[in-house]
Amino acid sequence: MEAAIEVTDLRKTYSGRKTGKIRAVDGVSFRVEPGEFFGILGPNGAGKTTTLEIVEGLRKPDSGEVRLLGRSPWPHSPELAGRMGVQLQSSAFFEFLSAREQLDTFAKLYGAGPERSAEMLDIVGLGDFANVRAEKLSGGQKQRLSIACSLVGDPELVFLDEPTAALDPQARRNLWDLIRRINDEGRTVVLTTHYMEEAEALCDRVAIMDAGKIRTIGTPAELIGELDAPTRIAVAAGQLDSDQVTAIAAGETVREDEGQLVFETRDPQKLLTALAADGALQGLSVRTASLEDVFLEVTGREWRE
Ligand SMILES: Nc1ncnc2c1ncn2[C@@H]1O[C@H](COP(=O)(O)OP(=O)(O)OP(=O)(O)O)[C@@H](O)[C@H]1O
Repeated sequence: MEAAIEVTDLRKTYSGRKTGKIRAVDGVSFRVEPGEFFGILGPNGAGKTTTLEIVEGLRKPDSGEVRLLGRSPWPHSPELAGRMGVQLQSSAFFEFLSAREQLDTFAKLYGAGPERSAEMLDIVGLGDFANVRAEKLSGGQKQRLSIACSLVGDPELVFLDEPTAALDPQARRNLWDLIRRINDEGRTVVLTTHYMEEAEALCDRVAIMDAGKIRTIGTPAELIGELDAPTRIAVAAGQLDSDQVTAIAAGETVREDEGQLVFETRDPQKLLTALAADGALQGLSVRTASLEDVFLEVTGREWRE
């Protein structure tokens, strides 16, 4: 099957008078299948935006090849542009236009009728805000409107660049439902995000970039599995004497931390059974590795929002 996106050995260097040469993208290759939900993660300056801009055909690479729906996105191809949607930063809205008028303007660009704008406003939950000027919308509503604009041309391929940035947790979750639906309709989605939990919840596969390179790529479950990290099980301290603790830990790691006994185990079932048998489940918490742990391991730094 033809890939939705195929990127081969992409390179882009910027030269700044103060910064010297920066290899923003340094030999990046990946493939996105039709209908896939693909995430690009990485710390600030990793090269995500530059990679996306090259893939979208907004920027020319120094070298390497991009095939988007089987074609090169550079130079600009109107046929290709009609088959993809790029989420605009909400600051890029036209001034003084209502939500409805913004969408009508984009619909015209894509040759879609005004009925499509009305439909999109309903889909993104802005039906009641059609006549509100874009700058008066809340942060979450603006993000919804910008997603609606990217969908108005009924694209096969949608690029979302940090769609939930700066939203409160509730608004973020609401947007996840919308973004999931876009993918459920069969569209290929490429997303960049600063939120590991978001990538884990939404993406079929993720690539973690750092310093212009893809450091690892796979499904969140694969990447977490490859970490081979122990499960952390904590209970309130003081329920067990030291002989019991030693017996339950059975040679694995155990430490006391802020009133909690924290076990690290590769056999959580056995450890939980032993804790239950000793009636020591008070304050129980179980933590398995997450994509955030993978990120830490791969980039060697903590995620900072
Ligand atoms: N137009 C430009 N001119 C010069 N340097 C640039 C330009 N755009 C990006 N860079 C530099 O290239 C590197 C990669 O930037 P890029 O914006 O692609 O990263 P990013 O992963 O999207 O970061 P962020 O998460 O902060 O958006 C950075 O060091 C950045 O400073």
